[in-house]
Amino acid sequence: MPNRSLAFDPAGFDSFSFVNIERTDETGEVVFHYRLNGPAPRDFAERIVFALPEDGDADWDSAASVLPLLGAVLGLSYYKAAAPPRYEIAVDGLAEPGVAFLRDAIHFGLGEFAYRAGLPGLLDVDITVSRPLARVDEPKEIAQDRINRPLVPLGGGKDSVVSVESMRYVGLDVTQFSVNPNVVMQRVASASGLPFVSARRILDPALFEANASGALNGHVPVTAMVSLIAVAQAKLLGLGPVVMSNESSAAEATMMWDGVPVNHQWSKSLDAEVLLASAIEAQTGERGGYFSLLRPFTELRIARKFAQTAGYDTSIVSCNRAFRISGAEPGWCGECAKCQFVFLAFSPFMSRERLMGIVGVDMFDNEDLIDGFRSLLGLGNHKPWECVGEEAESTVALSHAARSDDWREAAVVRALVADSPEIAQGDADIERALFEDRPAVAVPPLYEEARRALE
Ligand SMILES: CC(=O)N[C@H]1[C@@H](OP(=O)(O)OP(=O)(O)OC[C@H]2O[C@@H](n3ccc(=O)[nH]c3=O)[C@H](O)[C@@H]2O)O[C@H](CO)[C@@H](O)[C@@H]1O[C@H](C)C(=O)N[C@@H](C)C(=O)N[C@@H](CCC(=O)O)C(=O)O
Ligand SMILES: Nc1ncnc2c1ncn2[C@@H]1O[C@H](COP(=O)(O)OP(=O)(O)OP(=O)(O)O)[C@@H](O)[C@H]1O
Repeated sequence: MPNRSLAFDPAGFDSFSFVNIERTDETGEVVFHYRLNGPAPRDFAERIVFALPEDGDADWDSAASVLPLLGAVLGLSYYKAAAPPRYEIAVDGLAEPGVAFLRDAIHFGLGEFAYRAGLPGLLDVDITVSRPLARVDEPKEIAQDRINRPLVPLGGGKDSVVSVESMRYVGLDVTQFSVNPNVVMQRVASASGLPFVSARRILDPALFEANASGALNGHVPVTAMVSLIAVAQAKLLGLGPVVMSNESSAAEATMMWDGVPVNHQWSKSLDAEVLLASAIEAQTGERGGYFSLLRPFTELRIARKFAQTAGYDTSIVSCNRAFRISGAEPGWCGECAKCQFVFLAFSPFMSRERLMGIVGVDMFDNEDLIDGFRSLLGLGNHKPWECVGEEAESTVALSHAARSDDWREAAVVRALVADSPEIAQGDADIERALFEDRPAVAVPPLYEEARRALE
């Protein structure tokens, strides 16, 4: 490996290739190979190890249909190291809607990366497909014996718990699923007592070496990656739809960049869901295999639903710092933007005692966090680069805190009300709108019933 220790010059590459897929059916391992092309090319490989069914009857034919799309999207972690102007697909079997999804995943899903890495604008990449595209036939409806057996990705936080409990309530046969589960995800999965399977994702260590020696780095549309791993996993196990817990609020841009929205959570947005569902449909030939149960809801409405659940308070962790690959301390840090937002979102629906029991510290009483809370309300430059709700939601939640005996004297609440006294009045119309249904993809009847649970 002579080139590994050399400095990494992003300008030294003119294109990126998704080269091939290697599968070992007996172990469930799939390896995706990539190359950054230039005078000194760099090779990368990412490994996914899927769970195999206990009866040994893995449906590789179905799962294999998703792998070209999965590999194309996983490739973005390596593509971004140099972000060259061309992305070549050199594997068989990607269908045109998958190419369309990839184009948007680069343009919008790498939007935060482009902005923060100092690139001149959102990426418009030339995607070339040097192998035959898959034919797209009229899709079939998902088979009746699988439709009520969803695979439900668990992120360890509140949202997927709401989905799991809503689906359990209407009698759906839920299997929980995590990619690289840490102790939090395992704890949440066992709190529900429902079956749980997991897949391992191993990024190429060469990427971390490249990062350390000059590669471009930044955020990737990770929910799309997790989603596609889940879809391949569901196929392998003969399960039904992959049901995500992505909320309506995820569509709000983090900031505008020269008039263009840049969204940290792009791959959780409705736009991404629609495009990805259509790409999955084209790959698998099956309709309805991927949707988000929580799409009609804002974060505040989901927080209110979570407050109706019992038995998860000491299991969930929504803080993203708990999910670093290096295995950071798996708890609530109690200071980042995500912790701040979830604290805010829970506060109208829980007693102070219950909220303190979940997060562990009183974030409203920490003066160091005043500016952070300001940004959530849209009173700073822009929302944080994090998975937080809409500015209107934060404002409504804070207006509740300003009127509550538990919180009105807390340092953060007092400071924000001093900045904007109207917050203390609240706004009934804005608040009502946050609890009305938002646009969502239609789902089968039992799932629609699940959407109505926990209210
Ligand atoms: C845990 C976390 O928030 N990580 C973000 C952080 O990465 P960091 O370097 O601090 O740690 P690692 O996550 O361990 O990553 C190490 C390096 O690995 C590369 N990498 C990692 C995952 C991947 O899929 N591709 C990769 O290339 C990368 O070079 C890392 O440096 O900062 C990064 C830069 O801003 C973020 O991209 C990391 O975010 C993770 C990909 C991640 O899993 N984040 C989720 C918690 C997250 O943000 N979820 C959003 C959904 C966003 C979406 O559109 O899908 C949400 O929950 O709303
Ligand atoms: N490692 C993972 N494995 C499987 N699914 C995941 C993983 N990380 C995130 N997800 C899923 O991706 C989607 C977005 O994640 P998100 O972090 O918003 O949800 P969450 O963890 O359920 O709730 P919270 O917003 O409280 O963190 C959810 O459907 C979540 O279950």
